[in-house]
Amino acid sequence: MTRTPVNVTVTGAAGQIGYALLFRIASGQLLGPDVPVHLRLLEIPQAVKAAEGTAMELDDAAFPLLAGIDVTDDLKKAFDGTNVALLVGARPRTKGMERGDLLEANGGIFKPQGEAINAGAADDVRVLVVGNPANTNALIAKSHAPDVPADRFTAMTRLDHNRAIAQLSKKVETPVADIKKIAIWGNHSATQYPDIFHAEVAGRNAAEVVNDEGWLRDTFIPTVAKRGAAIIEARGASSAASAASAAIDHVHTWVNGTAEGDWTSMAVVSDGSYGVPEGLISSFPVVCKDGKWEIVQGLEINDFSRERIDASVRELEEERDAVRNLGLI
Ligand SMILES: NC(=O)c1ccc[n+]([C@@H]2O[C@H](COP(=O)([O-])OP(=O)(O)OC[C@H]3O[C@@H](n4cnc5c(N)ncnc54)[C@H](O)[C@@H]3O)[C@@H](O)[C@H]2O)c1
Ligand SMILES: O=C(O)C[C@H](O)C(=O)O
Repeated sequence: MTRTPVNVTVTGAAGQIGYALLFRIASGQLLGPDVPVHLRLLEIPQAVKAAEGTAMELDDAAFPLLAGIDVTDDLKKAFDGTNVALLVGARPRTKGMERGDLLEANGGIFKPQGEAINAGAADDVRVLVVGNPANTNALIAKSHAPDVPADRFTAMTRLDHNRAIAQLSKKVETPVADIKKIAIWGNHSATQYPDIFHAEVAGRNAAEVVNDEGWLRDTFIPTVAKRGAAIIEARGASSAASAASAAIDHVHTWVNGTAEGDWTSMAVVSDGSYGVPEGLISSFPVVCKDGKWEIVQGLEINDFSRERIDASVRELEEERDAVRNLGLI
């Protein structure tokens, strides 16, 4: 191991996603097979012991790329010098909780984490917010990190992107590897818009191959957008291994680039592209190169897509206004 280890912070490390995620990071799947990692596991005090148990198991796996593990409930220790921050831990919605209560509770988590990243993270820090409501939590964290370039704060819609590929693959009976240029627009919520109008199935336009607007409207879009709820219904717990896998994909693609002739979906700070108000953290099709993302430009948006993108963006504006009214941004 010759390279300096990359510091990777994972919050909510004792949770379900954390358990699926940490072993894949330690095995080299996040950054690559030749990149050693030093893990920082952040938890709330009552879950530190459980995170220490996970750290013991990570030791026991004897991963050659794992250079060290710290377990802490201290934000400074978790984020000082961090290069990659995966913000997974969040306050889940519990019975009787309104959306505003959820936003406020999460503001209490993502504001101090944004401040700690601002104060101590490495200059090249990249942040992925997984904890829900992911887009708005990312907006809160970004708002409290004025010294970190805004393009370093992203939220996860890669799970939705992967779900859309899987559903389309089944419909057209074509392997997932032959499906390119799916796009997720808007919020990681039931209003998101999975778009196949620019997608390709083995080089052919996906919407033309499908040629079934009824399926698109009544099956594909709701299946992808409500998949999280369907998993909760079936498993009795929210998606964990698939979410961890998508988090690995998100950071790996960001750092190592999108494949030639393809793009991915990431929730990133809007520059006003496609009429999405500047500053919102909204999902777009992006290409990644040299460790940076760029929103794919020049796509023609038909009326069907426009209506759905606008609806999801409206929801993001409402969330932004709610956290603004709570003084969180
Ligand atoms: N963006 C996506 O695609 C996506 C997909 C699946 C799940 N999620 C979200 O990811 C989050 C985590 O899911 P999970 O299944 O791992 O939940 P979980 O409840 O199993 O684990 C969450 C962990 O976060 C910890 N935590 C809470 N507050 C914290 C804080 N301030 N600092 C550090 N840790 C803290 C908890 O102690 C817990 O161990 C949830 O918000 C879930 O809705 C997002
Ligand atoms: O939908 C949820 O609440 C969980 C998660 O965000 C998911 O998409 O699986």
